[in-house]
Amino acid sequence: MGLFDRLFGKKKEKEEALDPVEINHKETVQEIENEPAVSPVSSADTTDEANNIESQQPVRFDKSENEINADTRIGENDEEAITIDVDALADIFAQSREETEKKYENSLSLTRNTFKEGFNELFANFRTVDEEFFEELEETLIMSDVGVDLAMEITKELRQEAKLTKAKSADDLRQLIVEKIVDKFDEDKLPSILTMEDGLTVFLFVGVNGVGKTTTIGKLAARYKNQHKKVLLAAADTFRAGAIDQLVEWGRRSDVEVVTKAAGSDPASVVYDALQKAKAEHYDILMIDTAGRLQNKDNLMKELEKIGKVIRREIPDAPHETILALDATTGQNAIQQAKEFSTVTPITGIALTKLDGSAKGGIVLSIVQSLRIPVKLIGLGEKIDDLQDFDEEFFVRGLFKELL
Ligand SMILES: Nc1nc2c(ncn2[C@@H]2O[C@H](COP(=O)(O)OP(=O)(O)OP(=O)(O)O)[C@@H](O)[C@H]2O)c(=O)[nH]1
Repeated sequence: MGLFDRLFGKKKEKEEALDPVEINHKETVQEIENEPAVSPVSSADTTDEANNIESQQPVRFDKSENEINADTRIGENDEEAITIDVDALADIFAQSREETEKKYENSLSLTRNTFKEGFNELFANFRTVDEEFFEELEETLIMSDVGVDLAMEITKELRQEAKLTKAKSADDLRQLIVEKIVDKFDEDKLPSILTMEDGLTVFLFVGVNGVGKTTTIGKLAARYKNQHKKVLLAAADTFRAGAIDQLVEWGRRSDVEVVTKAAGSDPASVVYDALQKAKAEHYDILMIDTAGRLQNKDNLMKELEKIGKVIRREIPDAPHETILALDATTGQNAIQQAKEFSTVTPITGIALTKLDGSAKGGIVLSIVQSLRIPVKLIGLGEKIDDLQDFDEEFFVRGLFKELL
């Protein structure tokens, strides 16, 4: 079933897709002895999940009964058997999912209005589906920041679809258009989960000044710290003393260490020191902040090349993620930045910040469709817990729910 059907389809289908799996009441290890073990959890892990629910990856509710049973397995023998109230655990997860969805919904209200106003205008004078209608539709989509390429592609495909010209009412048309946008978004899914290695994981953050790189690193540091990972930050934006101080402040807030050198030092040498420390002291994750002087592309390219070389010399398959931070309030300008940064260094994911204050969240569609770069993180506010993994279902529902 496609994304649109899952989210906005017939009521029955919707219920089927959204209902959490039925979980059987209190289970004991004895009852599941013959089930295959997937990942044993300790009672401490279970408590962590409850306490740090904000920092979890999106919870899967489509687990099979076997998986759920296996998740409740505590030890290899009966003596270690303890009872877990899986109902209570499922409630906590469901609550957390609901809270996350609410956050998306609130943060996307300005963008939702952009779409709503555009569509209201389009249909205010609607009489018939003719060439003028398609031209206006294309313009509406462009104004909603989905990008010129995607707007043209969607309009072109809709022109060729007979069912659009057969649609009787504005409501039918609206539904078909949203369906097309969501289908496009759903095509060739891109991986949106951040990579995590067994040993040291290295994330490199790039992006122009003020887009929210440092804030995103700080929020992520808090998340991983909550998950009991050993986190190290490297202040490789040595261009501005203020940038170093800011990362140090985030390190203090998240209670993680930051490797720094004086402003003006070679950024690659900060990275080298951080890698030595991370390896020697067995850190789980190292996140590197860089200066994003796109206006001086040659220097930026040289700087990132040098940093990349230093990283690869120490850990050949790193950086495991190169995250480009983009400010959602800048709309098409952010797309331009993504294009330019892609020519400087390969980008594995985007952290789209400030969605909460943006009416231009439609750029997510453009980033994913036109640039083929996955959005992996979204910033929904300035606070330490205002960072979410990108969830396309929450996003699409938050964007279009009032249009249908
Ligand atoms: N509302 C909102 N504000 C954000 C978000 N992310 C970052 N900000 C704010 O954006 C401003 C700039 O963020 P920084 O993290 O300093 O940006 P930067 O890219 O590191 O900038 P430089 O250090 O100058 O390179 C700060 O005031 C942040 O609080 C977000 O998701 N929502």
